[in-house]
Amino acid sequence: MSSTGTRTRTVGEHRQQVQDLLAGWLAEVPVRTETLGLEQAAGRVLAGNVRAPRSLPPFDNSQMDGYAVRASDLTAVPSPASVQADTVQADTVQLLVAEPIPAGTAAPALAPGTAAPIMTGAMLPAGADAVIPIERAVPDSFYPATEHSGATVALPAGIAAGQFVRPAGSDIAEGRVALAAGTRLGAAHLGLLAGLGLDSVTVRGRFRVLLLSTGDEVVEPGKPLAPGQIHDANTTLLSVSLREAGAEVTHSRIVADRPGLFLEQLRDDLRGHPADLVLTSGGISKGAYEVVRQALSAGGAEFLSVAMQPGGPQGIGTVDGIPFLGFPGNPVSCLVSFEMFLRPALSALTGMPAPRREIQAKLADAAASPAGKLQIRRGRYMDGAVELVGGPGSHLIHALASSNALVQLPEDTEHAAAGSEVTVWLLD
Ligand SMILES: Nc1nc2c(c(=O)[nH]1)N[C@H]1C(S)=C(S)[C@@H](COP(=O)(O)OP(=O)(O)OC[C@H]3O[C@@H](n4cnc5c(N)ncnc54)[C@H](O)[C@@H]3O)O[C@H]1N2
Ligand code: MOO
Repeated sequence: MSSTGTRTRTVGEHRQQVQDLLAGWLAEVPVRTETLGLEQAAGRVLAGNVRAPRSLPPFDNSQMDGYAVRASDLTAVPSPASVQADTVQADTVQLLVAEPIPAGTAAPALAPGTAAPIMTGAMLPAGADAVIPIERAVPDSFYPATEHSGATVALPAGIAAGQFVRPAGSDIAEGRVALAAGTRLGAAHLGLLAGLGLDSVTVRGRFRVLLLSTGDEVVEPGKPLAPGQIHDANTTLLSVSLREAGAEVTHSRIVADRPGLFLEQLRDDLRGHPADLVLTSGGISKGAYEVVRQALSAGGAEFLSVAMQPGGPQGIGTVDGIPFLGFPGNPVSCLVSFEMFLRPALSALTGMPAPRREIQAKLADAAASPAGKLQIRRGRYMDGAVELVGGPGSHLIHALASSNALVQLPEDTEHAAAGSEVTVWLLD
């Protein structure tokens, strides 16, 4: 690639180019995986299929507190004396009460003509094939431990085999794929793995980013400012965005506006902190001291203009073969560039993060937008309507912090009327 400096691309074209750049890299480099404890794996992406090492449930068990029975014992003709006027099921059969079965024990086989008190989750005894909830028994509460001997219970006749039984393997059978490769692991997935008895899981390595903020005026937060200097917002803004998107920031720092030194330090950083992407902020537009542009134009990077505001100036390509993206220095431009280009590519290629939710909303107030550019405004979305926060300026980081949505005013829109429908990406 060469530096043209004049090309203008659509947002869609640039998004595709970012995705192609990263896809090409990921197809070349060996797949990295790591094995983590379940809780550490939250939000990560499963490296391979996980098969169930055992069935769930592992054994036939009761869905109710009640009596485990043989359904065939309850087909007998009921005695008129056992009929209860106030029960829904009038026909009953009298069975001998067997030893109770608490959860967590293996009960002996159920003798014909008996009913064993069984608790929810307890293993069904051999021979039993149905459970009758305690509410449907007479008496409708369990006998105290001392009173089992010789006790009987009246149970409804004509019940179906299998009733209130949770059969072994009815959730998942041993050997079946429990979770497919590429699954982003949330609470339910990890709970399933725990339920299957697994205490660790192998996930894909995170996408690694070397993050460099440029500018002689840019100073680390917490340090004093000389006249003309500002604190570095972008390192924090992009680091957190990347981490929230499931990527790993291998190293970050501020680099000075000296192209020779920039390249030297960048190579040093890459040796110490291998990365899948070099991401810079600032130093790419038309100024006299555009460090990133000057340092990387002669190599594999291109600097161009995307028909978007903010975030128009963009750099893309490679540095010593490693993917490179150069975002503009204004903090809002950085965030919008991340959301419009890098985050969607990470979603598509690494399985993390989930794409932003896109909805249509009614614009609360009229807005102007530059012709031929997709304008991304910051807004507050609530109940189907979105109100713009702050102006279009890309330095308005306080307004950005007060918003929860990116509002898109398309290339062909110069005036959006109040009440018109706009596309909104929800940020939270
Ligand atoms: N003659 C032109 N000037 C500019 C153009 C243009 O087309 N022609 N484009 C403007 C647009 S749009 C943008 S966006 C910026 C992009 O410039 P750079 O990427 O070269 O960024 P810088 O000039 O280094 O910085 C821009 C702005 O952002 C502040 N900044 C930089 N880094 C940080 C940081 N880490 N934390 C907080 N703020 C930062 C910097 O001080 C500048 O105010 O160019 C326009 N100019
Ligand atoms: O594109 Mo710049 O990001 O408008 O401010």
